[in-house]
Amino acid sequence: MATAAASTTFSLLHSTTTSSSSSTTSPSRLRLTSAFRVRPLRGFAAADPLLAVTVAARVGRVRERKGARLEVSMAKKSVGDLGASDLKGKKVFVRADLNVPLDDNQNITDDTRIRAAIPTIQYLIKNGAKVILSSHLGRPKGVTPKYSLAPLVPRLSELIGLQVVKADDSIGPEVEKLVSSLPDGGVLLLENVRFYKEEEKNDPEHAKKLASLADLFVNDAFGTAHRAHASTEGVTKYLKPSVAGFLLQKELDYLVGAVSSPKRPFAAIVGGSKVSSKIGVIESLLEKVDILLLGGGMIFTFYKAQGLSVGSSLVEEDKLDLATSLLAKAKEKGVSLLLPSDVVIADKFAPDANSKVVPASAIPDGWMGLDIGPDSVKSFSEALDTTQTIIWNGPMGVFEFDKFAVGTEAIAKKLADLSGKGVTTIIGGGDSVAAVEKVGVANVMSHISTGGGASLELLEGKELPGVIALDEATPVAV
Ligand SMILES: Nc1ncnc2c1ncn2[C@@H]1O[C@H](COP(=O)(O)OP(=O)(O)O)[C@@H](O)[C@H]1O
Ligand SMILES: O=C(OP(=O)(O)O)[C@H](O)COP(=O)(O)O
Repeated sequence: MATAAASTTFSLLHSTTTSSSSSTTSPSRLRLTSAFRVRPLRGFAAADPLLAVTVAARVGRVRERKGARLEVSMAKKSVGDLGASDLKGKKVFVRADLNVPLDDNQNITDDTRIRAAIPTIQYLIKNGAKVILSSHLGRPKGVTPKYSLAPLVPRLSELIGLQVVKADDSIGPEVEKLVSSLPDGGVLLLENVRFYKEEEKNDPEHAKKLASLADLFVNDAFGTAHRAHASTEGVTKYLKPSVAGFLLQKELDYLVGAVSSPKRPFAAIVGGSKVSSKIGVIESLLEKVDILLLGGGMIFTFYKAQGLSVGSSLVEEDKLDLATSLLAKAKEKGVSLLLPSDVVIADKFAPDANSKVVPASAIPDGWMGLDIGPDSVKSFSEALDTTQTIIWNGPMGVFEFDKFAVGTEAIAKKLADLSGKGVTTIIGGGDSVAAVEKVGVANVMSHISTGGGASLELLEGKELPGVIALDEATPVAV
């Protein structure tokens, strides 16, 4: 039943002979020299072997083999490795990332993440499994009705092609009752797993309760793979097998390949509002990219660090020193780091706010920056014209308000245009993807990733706990 081709594997050939037979080597002990060549097994270009190895070694294991061959493997068992004999009648706990944007009336404004979860769910249904589907939505503190998964049920049912049953909780007797009445091929959607604080704490007792609902685990939540939470990492300790879903696999296949061997010049565009989690990523990005463009809520911390006044814009006060050192590091590394030269400011955070364009150095008190200005769009576009690979995470402004969507839309159109000219364009993150969908150019991008933070962490070469915890695939012969 096992299909080795479903796994993501790098093969390394060493120029000198190694003696041992099939012993496992710690990634940190692997000596990387120019003598290594990376032979990609599954369509990976490998112009940057060192990075390819670093990424692979951090995600998986390194095996030393007889005959001068080293295999670096991030091969995880896949749901495609399981067939009807493994799945029929089995209760399968599926963690997806259904964290979709909702408007004030609880309408889904972009269903990309739901659509992306469907292939795994349908595969399980087809093979007679009972699907127990779980996800988070937003960042609730305790039970918060506006973060219920209930608004997702109609679209989910429509896309799957059968009526999804919704539980009001993610654990407990009521949920157990619903699980026991679930037919083979049925789907039960649990309530937002983050209604329990134990979820994000990765509390083992809580993970055990979630796991007790099922026989095996499929993680398809790429967007949350960088979080070690009870429903992503904790449950793997109690459910065997724990395998990767098709989306998780597809994302890793594409992103590891793209970031290990980017066609250069390589640019990253980072924006959005999750400043504290993304500003740290910039340090590692400076090691990898040739050009770094910053937009969104991120920029005001940099302006303030340079002594500019930022009015009431979003600022992370405790990251000012970091911003200063990042600017210095960019210079030292020869990375072209561009901050917007002008911004669109608003007198309140609302769609009907008064707005004007000002130079970045002239934000008055009481006003806040909610988009990048036209000069910035021009200079960003010129910089992007020189590139061959672009990864974009985080909108340039508050694109949900039409008045402040211009910068984001212009960058989305620019990337679409460059994509048509052969530039590799990778868009990551729930809101960034929603912005690209809104402009109607998602289908021309090289890759739409369902994970913003997750794709950036992968690019950094960090371990993704939700991936690491999954079962290893049967090693592939090299
Ligand atoms: N200047 C800004 N001030 C406040 N919020 C902003 C600003 N620019 C962008 N945002 C907000 O950032 C959010 C997306 O951020 P984030 O979650 O980091 O992106 P993604 O989901 O693509 O990873 C959007 O809701 C957008 O309104
Ligand atoms: O939207 C998400 O991440 P992203 O905004 O980095 O793409 C994921 O659902 C993870 O959410 P989290 O950052 O609240 O853990």
